[in-house]
Amino acid sequence: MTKLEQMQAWVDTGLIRYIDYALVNFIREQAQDTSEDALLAMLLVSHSVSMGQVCVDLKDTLVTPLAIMSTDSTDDEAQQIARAQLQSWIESLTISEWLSAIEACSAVAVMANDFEDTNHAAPFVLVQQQGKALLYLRRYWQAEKTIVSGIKARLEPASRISNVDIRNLLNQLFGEKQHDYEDTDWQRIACGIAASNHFSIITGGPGTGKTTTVLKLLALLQAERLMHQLPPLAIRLAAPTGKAAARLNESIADNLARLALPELENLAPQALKAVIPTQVMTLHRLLSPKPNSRQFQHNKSNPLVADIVVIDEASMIDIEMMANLFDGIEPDARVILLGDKDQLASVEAGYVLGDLCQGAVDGHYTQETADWIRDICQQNLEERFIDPQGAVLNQAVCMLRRSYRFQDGGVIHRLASLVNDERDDPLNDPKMPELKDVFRQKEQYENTPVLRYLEQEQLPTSVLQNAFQTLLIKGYGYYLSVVHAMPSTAMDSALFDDWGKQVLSAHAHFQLLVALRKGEWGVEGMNAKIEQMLLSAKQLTSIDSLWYLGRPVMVTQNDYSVDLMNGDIGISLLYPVNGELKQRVVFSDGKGDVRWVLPSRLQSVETVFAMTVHKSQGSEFHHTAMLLPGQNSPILTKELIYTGITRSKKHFTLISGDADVLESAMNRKVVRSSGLSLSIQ
Ligand SMILES: Nc1ncnc2c1ncn2[C@@H]1O[C@H](COP(=O)(O)OP(=O)(O)OP(=O)(O)O)[C@@H](O)[C@H]1O
Repeated sequence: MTKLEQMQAWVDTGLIRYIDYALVNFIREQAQDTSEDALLAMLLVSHSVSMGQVCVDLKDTLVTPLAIMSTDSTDDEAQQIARAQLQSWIESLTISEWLSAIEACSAVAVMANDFEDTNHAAPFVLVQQQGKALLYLRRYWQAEKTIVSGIKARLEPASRISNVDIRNLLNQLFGEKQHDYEDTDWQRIACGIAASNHFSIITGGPGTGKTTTVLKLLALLQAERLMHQLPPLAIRLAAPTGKAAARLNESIADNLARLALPELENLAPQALKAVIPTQVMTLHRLLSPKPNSRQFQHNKSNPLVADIVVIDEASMIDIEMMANLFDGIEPDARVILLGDKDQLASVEAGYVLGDLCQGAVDGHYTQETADWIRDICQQNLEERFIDPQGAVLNQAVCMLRRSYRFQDGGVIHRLASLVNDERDDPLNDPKMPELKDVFRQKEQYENTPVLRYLEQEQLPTSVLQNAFQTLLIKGYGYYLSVVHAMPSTAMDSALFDDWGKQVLSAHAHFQLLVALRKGEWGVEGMNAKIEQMLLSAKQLTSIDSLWYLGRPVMVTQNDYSVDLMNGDIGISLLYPVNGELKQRVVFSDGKGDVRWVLPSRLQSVETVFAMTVHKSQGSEFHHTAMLLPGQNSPILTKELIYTGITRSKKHFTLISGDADVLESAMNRKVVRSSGLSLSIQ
């Protein structure tokens, strides 16, 4: 069997996708000089994109050959053999031989001298810098390059607000008090850093004040303009999904209304608030998609007119969308990214926020920045945040460290921090005992424990007998009781609108999150089980038709024709049309009202009794329950568990099939290769 035939056989075992093999085969036909070892590297690059990778780190691959092949583990014998074949092939290579084979191939552009592109037509790009050897599909390399140059250009000193103005305005916004080390006011530092840079990142966990800080920052920037008799800045706010945009819409309006702004430079607080926008749109909409294409109206030749672009939930943005953003705005538009760097990476390729925030925990501020922070932000930094070698990028990143959402941090916050914690020696310092300890805390909200931990070795059948089932029936029973309280008159659509609103609000009370898509522990298996269970418990009256009364659905792809975005949730109900009740799906219109959509117009939706943790990003629920499967999977990472926990507003329940699975998931980190942080030094 030739090596190429071997690759083809790997497709049949499910180890790689057909498209990975087809690409390699195509390259072999087009560039006949390509050696088998080079083809292997290309195969890995193509496959790794489906694993969310932007590129393959060739040296790392030689050390851990199967790390980028981490699909769901399988007992399938043929696939085990395929894995072993792949492993021994990679292990037979040395880095110098492999690089020579790749460099010799005309399908690869070898980047030298600061990214001088020597072979524009080549579909693959090899970058060697700082001891790394990274192989990319050109498309992702190009996207990374756009982001790097967009950020670098903004980090160069340009005409900015004067330090005197920043200091004065910070003093007015945050008070004159000089704080000591213990209560370093990171919000104030973040505001100062973002005011003085054209690119900045404010990262932090839930409730650490990202929105509050950015509002103060916008007030500062607008005050500076108005006090110099300049027109106010054009500010645009966006988030990656409809759901995240709707949530930010609410939180911005709410925070702005409550924000106690002082009189800045004799400008009345109301006058300042009037020039801070509250409308948040999706990033797609901001850049205006071209119909039936992946491209946008706003691009290099037609950039969006805005002085400041603020993007929330930036952890969800993949590498191509981030590149579209930098391509679609004016070169001198200020960019501010907000997000939680510890959340799961985007579903599509890339881990942009995580990459850019690699130094955030330890600060890595140079002495010059620390002096600036002391002088301008009136804050002293502890020694441990200072690094004489700190990269330029680090000087523009600020991490907020204290949660104001939960009182005294609260047990949900403590749990999330424990999961996030990185242990040097996880074997001798396991997290499980501490995790159980946090769950033993008796914190209550609304007379119910805030945290619950259920062990669930086997999944429930349709018999209602265990705590997990009781949890689901109670959780979903709440909104279903509202569904069953349908208005009795079919004439009054206003009554139905109210009903729809109540159903949607009750539905946001409880959500089950799962880690996997497939299998009985995944979305597909759980949705079917929960439907059956709710039917047996008489919470659902029927599940015979697709659009049964009360079916919760999630939109899985942006659909501009019905103005619904990926992640939007609707409930199948009835609505009066010409005096007759018709099947309709109710959605929030994002402005406090509801819209009723014909089921037949919904192209991409799925039942959402169970939702993947990935899809839950950007949403929050009063009570979030997270089910972890009974067997290990590389998909289970600490980022996934952290993201699940932090979706909870008031209550969190963890249902775990196996304590060992949970322990190993808490110690597994998402690893994605990229050259982003290497390139912005
Ligand atoms: N310095 C502060 N002092 C007191 N309360 C604060 C402070 N900063 C923020 N808060 C309050 O904490 C809550 C959370 O703040 P905010 O919404 O700004 O956080 P966030 O990081 O944007 O949250 P999310 O994770 O939801 O995006 C709000 O009620 C806000 O008013």
